[in-house]
Amino acid sequence: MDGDFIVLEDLEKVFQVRRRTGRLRRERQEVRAVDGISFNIARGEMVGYIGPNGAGKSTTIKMLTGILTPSGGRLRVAGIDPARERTRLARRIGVVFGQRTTLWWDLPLRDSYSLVRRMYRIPETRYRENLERCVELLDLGDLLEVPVRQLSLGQRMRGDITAALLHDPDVLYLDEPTIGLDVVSKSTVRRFLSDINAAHGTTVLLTTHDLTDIEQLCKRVMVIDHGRLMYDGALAGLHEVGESERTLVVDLERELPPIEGIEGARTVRTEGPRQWLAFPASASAAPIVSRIADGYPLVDLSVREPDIEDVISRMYGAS
Ligand SMILES: Nc1ncnc2c1ncn2[C@@H]1O[C@H](COP(=O)(O)OP(=O)(O)OP(=O)(O)O)[C@@H](O)[C@H]1O
Repeated sequence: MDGDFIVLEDLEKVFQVRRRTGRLRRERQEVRAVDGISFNIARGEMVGYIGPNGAGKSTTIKMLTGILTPSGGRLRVAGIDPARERTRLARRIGVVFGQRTTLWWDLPLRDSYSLVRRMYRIPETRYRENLERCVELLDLGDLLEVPVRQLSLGQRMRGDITAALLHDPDVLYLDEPTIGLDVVSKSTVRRFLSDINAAHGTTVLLTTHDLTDIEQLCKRVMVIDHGRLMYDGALAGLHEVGESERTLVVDLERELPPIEGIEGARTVRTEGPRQWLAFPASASAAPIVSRIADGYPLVDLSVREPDIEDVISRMYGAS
């Protein structure tokens, strides 16, 4: 049963919209936001759910939480039909939307959490333990008395993640949890999520535009576009399908002609002493770096990951 913790069979969501087709004319149209998606997620898995804007990711998550009722197909989360038993499901799931907060804007974080405790009827000891753990791991100690409206985006996100976990959910849905965060907050959030997943076996489904989230957190990634599942497997496999590339940014001691003759990499841009070399995302950067270091006066370097849109568009190009 554990392999079937979340089950989607031919899931559909169709919206009826009225579109303006002339100055006074409006026509009814169907938007197939989710167009027959099937997958299973095992208990304890951490899965990335990615796709371009408008692909149907949020609509899927809204059906998984019971906010939206499917137009067709079958859906079960922990054996529960989300739309029919939304309240029962709420005890089993936690939801974090990166773009908006579920906290009370004018209340200090601590008061928001007390309200969550009452809403979910969380026993006092469990509440205290969970809050302490989140406060420590997410570094919220100094922020508990601060009203949510005064928090930075990164602080608010850490506050939201805590609120979603106080009732010990088995499943956590995260919609763009690192969007707009600085590098330090991003890495705190990522470390925390992987700790929670390892320590409690929390099943995590995560949508993101940041491939590093997927790389660091998810063994499995699903790509959707136009409401359909286009890929389901390892991130490395996605890079292979899409033949996507990473970029090595090298700073040399001085301006030089484009670097040549490095096997497996090609120079795609130069600007003063800085040069950019593209190489296959599935390859290791190490041999390329050592060849450059052997032949050129290297001062500094960094590796840039391809972005999700780039990987996906290459994937379509390859299919
Ligand atoms: N309530 C609604 N009424 C009508 N159309 C909708 C509604 N919600 C979503 N859609 C449409 O369904 C499609 C999928 O939207 P959805 O928000 O699920 O995409 P997404 O993958 O989450 O995109 P993004 O990354 O931009 O959030 C889009 O064409 C969108 O315009």
